[in-house]
This record gives sequence, C-alpha cells and structure tokens, in this order.
Amino acid sequence: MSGSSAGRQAAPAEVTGWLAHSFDDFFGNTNTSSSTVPMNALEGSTGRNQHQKKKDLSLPASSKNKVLPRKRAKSSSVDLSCSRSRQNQSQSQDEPWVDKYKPETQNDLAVHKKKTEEVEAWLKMHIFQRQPKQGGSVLLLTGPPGCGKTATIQILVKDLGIQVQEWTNPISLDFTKEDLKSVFGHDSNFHTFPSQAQAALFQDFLLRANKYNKLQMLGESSENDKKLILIEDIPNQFYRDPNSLHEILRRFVRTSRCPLIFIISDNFSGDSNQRLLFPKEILEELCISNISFKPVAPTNMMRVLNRIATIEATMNREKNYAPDRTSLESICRGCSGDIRSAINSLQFSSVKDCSLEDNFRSSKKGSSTLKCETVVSKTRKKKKSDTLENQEIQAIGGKDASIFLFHALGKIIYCKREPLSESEFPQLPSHLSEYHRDTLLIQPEEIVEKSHMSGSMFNLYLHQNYVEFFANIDDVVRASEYLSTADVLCSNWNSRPVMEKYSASVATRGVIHSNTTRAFAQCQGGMGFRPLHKPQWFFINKKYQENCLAAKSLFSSFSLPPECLQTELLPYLAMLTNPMRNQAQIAFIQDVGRLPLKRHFGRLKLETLTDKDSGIPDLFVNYEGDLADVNAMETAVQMEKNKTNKNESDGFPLSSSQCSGNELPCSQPQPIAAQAIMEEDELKIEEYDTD
Ligand SMILES: Nc1ncnc2c1ncn2[C@@H]1O[C@H](COP(=O)(O)OP(=O)(O)OP(=O)(O)O)[C@@H](O)[C@H]1O
Repeated sequence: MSGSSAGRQAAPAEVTGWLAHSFDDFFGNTNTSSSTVPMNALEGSTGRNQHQKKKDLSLPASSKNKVLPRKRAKSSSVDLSCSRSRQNQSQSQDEPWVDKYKPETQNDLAVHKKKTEEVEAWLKMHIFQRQPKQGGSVLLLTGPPGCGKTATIQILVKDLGIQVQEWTNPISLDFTKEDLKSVFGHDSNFHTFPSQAQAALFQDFLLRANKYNKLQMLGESSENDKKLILIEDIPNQFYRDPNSLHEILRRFVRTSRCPLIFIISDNFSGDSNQRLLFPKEILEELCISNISFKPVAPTNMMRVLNRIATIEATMNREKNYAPDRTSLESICRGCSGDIRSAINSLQFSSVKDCSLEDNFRSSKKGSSTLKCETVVSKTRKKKKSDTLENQEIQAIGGKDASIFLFHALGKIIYCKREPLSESEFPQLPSHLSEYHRDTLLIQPEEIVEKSHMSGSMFNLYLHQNYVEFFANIDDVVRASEYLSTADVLCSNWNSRPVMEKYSASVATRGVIHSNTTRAFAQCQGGMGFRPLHKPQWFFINKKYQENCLAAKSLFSSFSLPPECLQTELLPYLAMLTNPMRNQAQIAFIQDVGRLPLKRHFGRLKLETLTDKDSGIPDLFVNYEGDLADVNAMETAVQMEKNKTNKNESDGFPLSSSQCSGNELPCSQPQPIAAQAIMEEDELKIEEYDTD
C-alpha cells in the first residue's frame, strides 16, 4: 500500500513496471539484486527512482524472452551473457554520472558531516526511541537544489534499515466517480475538482501509509517494521491552499505512528515555498523540526569531482578527456554548490565526441596560446581568459549562479581587494592620491544582477545597512551623497527601468569607494559579523500611504492634495486651540500635524535579514517583485485600506498612526516613537460642538 497504492488509480503503467521488476527472479534474471531490502524499498517507491527503474527495466524487457530459455539451453547462455555484458557496458557508458557515481555510504556523501549526523540523530530519536503514545513527528528538510538532501536520506535509511513509503503525485488527474469511489469506499455525492482530488488522495495516502506496511516483495525481509513517509513531490493544490495541508498535518500528528519527512528545495527568490507551506505558526504548533542544508562546500565538491574524473580517465580513456585541476575548479565555481549540476557539467565537458565540447576546447586552446608581452597585459589577459573560460563552462552546463540578497549585500559591504604593484596599475596623480584604492575582486554590477533584485530595491538595502560598516563620518557623508545621486537617477518613472542599472552601479561603487577602512587589501579583516536588516522604507512608505488616504478622507472638504494637507493644513490646525474638529480628526492632527521639537524620535525596531530571505516583502512579490511596480503596490495598499475603512462603523477611516501600528505583523518594525509622543502629549485640542 502507500504511495504506490495511491498512485495505482492514476498511474497503472508505473505499477506494472514495479511488479514486473519484482518478478524478474521468476523469469530467471538472477543478476537482479533483491537482497538490499531497505534500499529497494526506497527505490521502488520513489518517483524519480521509479523512472530510473523503468529505464533499467526497459533493457531486460527485450532480453526477457532470451533469458527465459537460458535455463533450458545452457549453450546459449554464454552468448547471452556476453551480449548482456556488452549491453551493460554501453549502458554504463551512457549512464548519467550522477547515477553511476551516486553515493553508497555516508562517507561518500558530499554533504557536511554534521548535517548528516543531525538528520541521523532525528531519525533515531523519532523512529527507534519513539514513545508508545507519541504522536507523529514531522521533519522538514530544506536547502538549495542538488545539495544532497535526498541522497542523505537514501543513505541513512539504508544504513538504519528503515523502510520508506514515498508519495508521488498522480500523473493523471482525470478522476472518474468510480475512481474516487474505489479510493474512499463509498459513493461521494460532492463535486470533486481534480485539484481537490489530489489533496484527497494525498490525505488518503497518509492514512494508509500510516496504517499499513509496504507490500512485501519477493526476497524482502518481513522483520523490519521501522518506516517513515517521505514527501518530495508536494501536491500543487497545497500551494494554492496551504490551509488544507495544515489540516491534514494536524490530523496526521494526532493519529500517526511513523514520522513524516518533507523535502523542499529553496529557489533563488528565497524560501517562499517553505514559508507558504510551513509558516512559523504551523512549525510551532505541530512541533515540526527543520534541518536546513547548505550548498555543497567547494572542498567536498572538488573531492567528488576529482574521484569521478580519475576513475573515468582510467576506465574510459578513449572516450573521455581527463580534465585538469583548473577545469574542475571552474566547474566547481560555476555550479553554486549544486553537486548534481557539477557532475553533469563534468560529464558533458569530458566527453570526447561532443562537437560542442570540441568547439569549447578549441576556443580554450586558442585563448591559452596567446602570448602576452608585458606583465600587465599578462595579468589582465589571465583574468580575462579565466572569466571567459568560466562563462563558457557555464554556457555548456553550468548553473545559473544566483546569490541570495544576504550574500550579495555582504559581498558589497565586505568588498574584497587585491594589492597590485605600481608597475601593474597606473597610479593616480599625487593630488588625487587620497582616492587610491587596491583593485576590487568583485564586479558590483554582476552581484546586483545575480541577486535577482531591481537596482533601486538593492539600493534600499544598501542604504539601510552601510552605516554600520563605516568608521569615519566623512566616509558616511561621501557614501550618502552617492546614494542620493543613485536615488535621483531612479526618480523618473519613465526612465527608471533603464536607469536602475546605472543607479545600482553608482550606489554600490560609491559605498565601496567611500569606505576608507576597506580601501586596501591589508585592512580587510577585523570588522566581524554584523547583522543585516530590512529597510525601514517598507514600513515608512506603508505608513505614508495610509496617512495620505486618511488625510484625504478626513479633510475632504478642503479639497487639497494629501501632501499639502499633511505638510501645510494639519500643522496649522494643530496650532489652533479650537480647530472645530471631531474626535477622529483631532487624533489624526495630533499624530501627523505636529513635529516633535522637544522629543527625539527613537529608532524603529529593525527586522533582521536572514541568509535565505528573498528580501522582497510578500506584498511586492505578488506584484512581480520589482520596485518599478511600487506604484501598483501602493495602489494595492490603498485599496486594501479602503476596504477596511468601509467596514468602520463611524464612517471615519483611521490611519494606522492612530492605531500605533498594532495591526502590523510583529515581524515588522513597530512605531515606538510615535506612540511615546502620543503618550506624553502636551498639545491639548479642545473638542468643538457645532450644535
Ligand atoms: N558524493 C555525493 N553526494 C551527494 N550526492 C551525490 C554525490 N555523488 C553523486 N551524487 C548525486 O547528486 C544528486 C544529488 O541530488 P539530491 O536529489 O540528493 O539533491 P537534493 O538536495 O535533494 O535536491 P533536489 O531537491 O533538487 O532533488 C543525486 O543524484 C546523487 O546521486
């Protein structure tokens, strides 16, 4: 039962393949290893592996007829085994190296040892040391694609002898009433749409997987009843309606007897999938553990690539090139910690008969035979050819090298430099010597581009965070001037899409150049880690929009634009002792219409930027995550506000200033300062009764 049983309704072909494999022994295919029980259990049940298995099965399929007579006519067995070994050989040569060299033991894994141990400890704790009445436990494995999450689970369940029942999304969603009836065992009168059916099937799968053991296949031992449920293929319906997943999980946690593991890959726009499906409240409510994997470290990656390259070079010398260390390093750099992508790139760039690869190699040869005359041009050429090589490697299978905002900001703020001797670089004239800097090892424009964020949004983050990393007030003045220039470049909505790149370039290079404490390579250390924060601008802009809206509705009789109301009329009304206003208007005047001359504004609480944060607030993401769409976002804020205001009984909309930001999520900065001023208000505005 389990995933396979649930999937049976939808994908009979898969099930047939599955069973056919299990009866291979019956047909005399003694080569098929059936003794590795837990691993087979996993492989048989995983969608990806089913696919792989189907591929494996497609070969014996043609040979099945041949295999059968093998038992009767011994003479033919030699030929057959020869042809099979040839077949196997050619198959193994065509086999993707990610599968051919898939890790077999924990030591083979490219994942950090501590991470493997953490997962192992969780499995032991929730499977072997489980209390009799303990409910179901849920583990969430997150991390970038190809960092070895699935490989780790595969190895650990094999080592610990745990059975795995994995959910695979049904391929066909055209459920008939009969299908549903056979799943639920009764006539369902309700209308079920395919997406709902998917969720219903998922729920049914969980129930069954929890209740029944996996079907025992020939050669599998029945002693082992330790198992877990694995979900890597999350039904799409849950992205549309995360609440339905939460309901199912609540029920699972109450009733289940075995653990449930979700594997979710991050994408470059951050951990939004994870946040959507597993918000903080659900993690806390259901005590869901979260183990987050990091991209594979370059040293581990190099170890794996080296091993594969060496084996391939000795085994298949005539078919494959043996890449040198530099090529391996550039593959390593181009794959952003994704081992799957790195091994695929290695395989592709090692094949001899690939015309693309020939082009690649000839161009590489061409560039390396160039003779450089001076030291300067040599250095430059070397760098240029390195970049070129990098780009080419990326072009033939490298991975899109996106970086999270957190790292992108770090690269700008902690900019790395390289000392170059006077002969290598032209010197500035003496009167400009204060502007001399060592050569930057980064390209700020490239970093902004890889962060997948608009230039002006990136500038916002830089603006919020740069001051903490400066030690000299004059440097701050210079940097802030550059940021102002960058802001002006983006001020015209018409030219903003074009100018944003220039604006980000001015801002990033301006901030980098202004910081004299990081001017030279030798003065790079010592700053230590400092947290990065999200811009206050998000909060302030939201408040500004709300105030404009409130001003317009409360003082509509003046027919003034909201800016004029807030900067001219309200400060004036605030100075009158008898402004003839109602309570809502008075509150608004108190909040907006006066500037605190005696009090200092405290700092707003800042929200920390985490390493996997996309950096784009959810409201912006809905509007395609671009600051160019801020206007759309602003309109949305206003429309939302309009809606809430309509519901207010007295007909007077109140701005959030008057609510002291209580409606804001606690993750947002809270307006402490405004509240403090309201509390210690010295201004008395009398209420004037017009009757
Ligand atoms: N030493 C190794 N360590 C980890 N994986 C390896 C290693 N050598 C080869 N591989 C292969 O690399 C691939 C790693 O992908 P895996 O599915 O584990 O990543 P993942 O983190 O689950 O990402 P995704 O969510 O994209 O599947 C697997 O196909 C695995 O067989």
